[in-house]
Amino acid sequence: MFVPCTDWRQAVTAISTRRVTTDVAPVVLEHVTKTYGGTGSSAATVRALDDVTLELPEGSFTAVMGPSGSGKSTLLHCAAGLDAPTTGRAVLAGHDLTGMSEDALTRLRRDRVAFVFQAFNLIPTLTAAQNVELPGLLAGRGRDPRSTDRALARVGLGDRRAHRPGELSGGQQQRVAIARALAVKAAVLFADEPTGALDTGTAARILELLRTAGAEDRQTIMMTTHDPVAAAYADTVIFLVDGRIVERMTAPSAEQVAARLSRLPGDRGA
Ligand SMILES: Nc1ncnc2c1ncn2[C@@H]1O[C@H](COP(=O)(O)OP(=O)(O)OP(=O)(O)O)[C@@H](O)[C@H]1O
Repeated sequence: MFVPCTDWRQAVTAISTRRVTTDVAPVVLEHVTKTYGGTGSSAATVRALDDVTLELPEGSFTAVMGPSGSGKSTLLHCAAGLDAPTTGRAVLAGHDLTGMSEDALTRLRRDRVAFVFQAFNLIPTLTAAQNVELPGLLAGRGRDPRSTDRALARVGLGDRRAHRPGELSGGQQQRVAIARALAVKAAVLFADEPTGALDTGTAARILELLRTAGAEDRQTIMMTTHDPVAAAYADTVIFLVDGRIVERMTAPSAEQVAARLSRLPGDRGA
């Protein structure tokens, strides 16, 4: 691809971030395989992902389900550039991740991607507002108090901006993490078991916020979960078995998801 550049820094950035095109889906995996181990003579190889191809359109909300060890987290990590496929290709927010330098990957994740994890991942010494502002500061965009306030208000924590994570409940901490994702205006939001540590009512509120981020902010959401009720908030559910996509369901109910899950090989009803 020819990229016209005015100086070498721009040229290096353009090449190292490998922008594919603006009209590809925000998350693309093509024939992705991920294996672990197997280097020594007796070491067993684990095939965590086996020829996975998928494309998540802008503004879509996709849940990834499957038995324990089926490859859900590995799939999310490969799509998010936290882990590199052994073979195949991952494209994130229009950027081909293949062979991308660690620096370029860090910039891409910082600028275009947000993460919501089961363990919240907030900085304990910073207030809720400072946690929300942090990605913008790290990206050199400076402080944007209005956007921070708006994001905290959207998750119902406008009156908790000065509280530190230790002074907030688990559900409130997860809402701060979502406010941070909203403030970043990320193209893609990756959520790894975001409601795993929350009670049912709090989980419902978090899932509703995620759904709104997809529908109103056009954020593309990829979420792993073990919970059929959580998966039913998504517009598509992908089922993995032994690292392979075995089924996709569109707009399923929690009952349909649970029924399908119980018929998957290797499912222990978890
Ligand atoms: N760093 C690693 N080194 C070796 N094997 C790994 C590593 N990470 C994952 N695996 C293996 O890859 C497979 C898929 O793991 P993964 O964590 O993606 O599954 P999962 O579906 O998210 O599981 P769970 O629901 O239990 O969290 C498993 O067999 C796991 O043991």
